[in-house]
Amino acid sequence: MAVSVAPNPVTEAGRAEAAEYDAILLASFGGPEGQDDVLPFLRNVTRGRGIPDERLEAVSHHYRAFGGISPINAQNRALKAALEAELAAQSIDLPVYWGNRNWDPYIPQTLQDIYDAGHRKVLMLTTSVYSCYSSCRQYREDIGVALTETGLAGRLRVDKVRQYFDHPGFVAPFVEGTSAGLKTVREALGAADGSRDSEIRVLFSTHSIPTRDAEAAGRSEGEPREFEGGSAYVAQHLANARAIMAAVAPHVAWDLVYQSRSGAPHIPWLEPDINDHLDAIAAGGEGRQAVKGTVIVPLGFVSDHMEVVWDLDTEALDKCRELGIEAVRVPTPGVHREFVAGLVKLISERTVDRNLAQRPHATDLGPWYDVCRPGCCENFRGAKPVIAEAGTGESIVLGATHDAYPDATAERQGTSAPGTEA
Ligand SMILES: CC1=C(CCC(=O)O)c2cc3nc(cc4[nH]c(cc5[nH]c(cc1n2)c(C)c5CCC(=O)O)c(CCC(=O)O)c4C)C(CCC(=O)O)=C3C
Ligand SMILES: [Fe+2]
Repeated sequence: MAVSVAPNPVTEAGRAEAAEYDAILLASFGGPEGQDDVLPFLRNVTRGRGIPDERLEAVSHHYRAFGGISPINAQNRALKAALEAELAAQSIDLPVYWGNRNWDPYIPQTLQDIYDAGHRKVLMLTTSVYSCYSSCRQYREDIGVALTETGLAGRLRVDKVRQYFDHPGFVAPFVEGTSAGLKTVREALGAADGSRDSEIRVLFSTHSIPTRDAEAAGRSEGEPREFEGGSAYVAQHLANARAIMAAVAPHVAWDLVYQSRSGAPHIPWLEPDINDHLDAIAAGGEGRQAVKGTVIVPLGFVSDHMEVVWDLDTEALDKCRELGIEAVRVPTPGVHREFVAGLVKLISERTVDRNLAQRPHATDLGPWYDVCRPGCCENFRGAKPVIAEAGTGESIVLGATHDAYPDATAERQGTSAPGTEA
């Protein structure tokens, strides 16, 4: 593949010395584990977010069809175990705790458990990799609120691993899966030699979000940065898709599409929706051949949770069948060996090998920031305490001071030393 991983110069002695954090928090979305959990879970997710009842009703059916059980918690248990094994294999002595935003084990309880076990400095790793309110700031706020509500603010410090959309460990499994998926689709079209590639389209699918949230993603006061597609969220996906296609099949056409839209119909969300797009490409037009085969890449997600197994495997693949399109859905990173090893590298770049110049990144957009700039992924419903934000009174109150990051641009260029962040 086209992406490369920087060499790791760390010695065993260096590891022990540099360990500044004393626990890892694996933070995720959470999901229901039985029919009785479904509605309470959906109420947790949508609290104050104005999701129409019809949408909640529809989504509850997705969960009900799976016995009320989301696959996400089992996947996170497996990820936690894999992470522990890889940390041990690399002699990094940090316990891993797991906490969710929307279901048990809830983040506030996990923070309390971490504190009660005697830990004081936590590094959070989330199962969401791009920059937007839902996948970055909302996690930072949930920690801020939890620290406040548990009374742990100022006593327990929580920092956060950078958004890692273009870490080679996240990208590599998609390269592998897209390559395998393309082979399968070519064979299904009776053209293993690639002679019908002009009838194949690779669709990179991610979660739609409100356009307003997209535009606020990755922004900062004082650094108005222009992003391809109008936002960091879109630009990050485009950059990843391009890197994957460059490694797999540069001549095959591809598109970035969106799924799982919710919210009121009059509010603009990112488009096109994957199912609408399938209709359009099956019909051809605009000088393009009608599409007969597609490889669906769930680029926005780290595991095969409900948004993947329902919205893609059920709805989008049904749509392909209906349209006579040969289709394959590529696996998410899950517990892929390279993904897990990549997560440990993301931890070790904050603990034992803090060389900013060597941070791996598969696109020109990265490596992304450790600490968000003020105003990044603004919460339009009102300010909340946050962690991992440069220069906010709140983060200092919460024990996550970032004096070493007076401005994240300097940090990005390697002119301030993360080793001094405490
Ligand atoms: C960007 C993004 C990711 C990817 C990053 C990440 O992985 O975090 C993601 C992941 C997920 N979303 C999930 C589930 C849900 N998301 C919802 C609602 C929403 N998601 C949004 C965005 C995202 N969501 C948004 C802008 C809303 C609107 C309401 C709001 O602004 O909050 C709703 C409410 C009903 C509905 O609208 O569908 C549910 C049930 C699950 C769990 C799956 C399982 O159980 O296996 C996962 C991993
Ligand atoms: Fe979601």
